[in-house]
Amino acid sequence: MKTLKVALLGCGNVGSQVARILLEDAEDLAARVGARLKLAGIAVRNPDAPREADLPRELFTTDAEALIASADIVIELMGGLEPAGTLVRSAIAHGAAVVTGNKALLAAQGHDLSALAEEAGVQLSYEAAVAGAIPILRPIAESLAGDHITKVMGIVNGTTNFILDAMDTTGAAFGDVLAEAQRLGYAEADPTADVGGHDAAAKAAILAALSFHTTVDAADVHCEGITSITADDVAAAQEAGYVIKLLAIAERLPAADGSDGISVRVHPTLIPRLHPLASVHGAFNAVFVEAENAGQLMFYGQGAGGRPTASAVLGDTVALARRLVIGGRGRTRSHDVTIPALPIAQTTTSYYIGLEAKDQPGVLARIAQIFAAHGVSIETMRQTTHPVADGSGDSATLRIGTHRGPEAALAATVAEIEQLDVVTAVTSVLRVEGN
Ligand SMILES: NC(=O)c1ccc[n+]([C@@H]2O[C@H](COP(=O)([O-])OP(=O)(O)OC[C@H]3O[C@@H](n4cnc5c(N)ncnc54)[C@H](O)[C@@H]3O)[C@@H](O)[C@H]2O)c1
Ligand SMILES: N[C@@H](CCO)C(=O)O
Ligand code: NA
Repeated sequence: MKTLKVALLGCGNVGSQVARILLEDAEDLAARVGARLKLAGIAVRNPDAPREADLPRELFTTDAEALIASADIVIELMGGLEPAGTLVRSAIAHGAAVVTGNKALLAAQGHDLSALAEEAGVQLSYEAAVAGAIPILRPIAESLAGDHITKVMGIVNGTTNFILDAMDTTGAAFGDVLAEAQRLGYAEADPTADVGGHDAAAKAAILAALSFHTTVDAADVHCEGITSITADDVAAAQEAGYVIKLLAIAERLPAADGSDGISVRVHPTLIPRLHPLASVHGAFNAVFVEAENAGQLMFYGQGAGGRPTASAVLGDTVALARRLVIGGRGRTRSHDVTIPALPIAQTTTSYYIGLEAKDQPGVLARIAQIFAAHGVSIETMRQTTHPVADGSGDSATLRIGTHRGPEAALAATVAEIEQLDVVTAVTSVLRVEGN
């Protein structure tokens, strides 16, 4: 039986589990691939550092380049842009197939790396980079290759889903739940990339590029995080039959001139409590896909963690290795069209707006006039009144849901309502999906 040499770069949470599985399951993997996968070495910064898994000391090296030079398959699990980017390029130049879970690298340089791999005739796979263990990139790139994907909506960050879910089930405030997420080890000590939406935005760029066979620059992803979501927003969403989720959304839309465009965005979103994505709790991930012929599909599972993520890395490794056994050059990318990314103002969505207004005759009419002037249609309206603390009269809390409309018109409506002297505050503006 042929032997394929595997070089592993990085031996942290994920890398140590990948090494363990390659060693423990060597017989099964060989049977599935039709060749032995020999772990040739593991490049790390400190070969003597303690590891999660019990791995032979002689596998460790600090010389990543030497390891890559003799490898058939390189698995990059260091993370970060450098030296990971240089090492992946080096692996491609040596003709090695590459597996990576590095979403930051792919979001920043995925187009270049795919082009390099295509030129060199080598395979590049990164299932672990989006939604961890969940098979989502291969289904999009292969199982749905004969269909047209129209929209993808994903819960692709476990930390933020854990926080929003806990706020929804306990009524707790954002800050308290974030502290709990850090205590449980879900959120990083510096949770900015998670709660700011940037981790989800990197994954949204990867999902959009594969779904629409185009290139998506990370800078084209509109990104809003969850730091401003309050316990009041969550309670208001519940009352109206919604739950708030941080969604990564990629959809194909007509641009202003009638041509095709794509909208790629990450923002807190209200979804109906009966929508399949509403039932994704804790740190779990899920991706909801709509395709012209397949209709609606949902993929659910663990989006992070050493073992779950290693499962995706091994899946890629077996698939690449099988192709190496068969031989021949495969098509490694399908980024064959350029579809412009639309600015957020050109997307279509609906808004759920919370505001405080004076409880006086004509107030509702003035607000409604502004909606009408911008061509925005109101779908639902709820009003409750309560006395103002200083005894100056009553205040009305209004919750207004709109029909779908152009984002620019919705934003202009809110901006004008904020200026009304009878409106004390616009307390929340959230987009709605899945209606
Ligand atoms: N942990 C997860 O749940 C998860 C999920 C999906 C994707 N990923 C991705 O997988 C990759 C690895 O994640 P992780 O959680 O295992 O990270 P980690 O920080 O636990 O491990 C990184 C490893 O790379 C090594 N390393 C870093 N820089 C190095 C250098 N210059 N030279 C040699 N070794 C170096 C570190 O020593 C460490 O062994 C990242 O790209 C991450 O985004 C992780
Ligand atoms: N920080 C990420 C890890 C997986 O990419 C999350 O919370 O989902
Ligand atoms: Na995945």
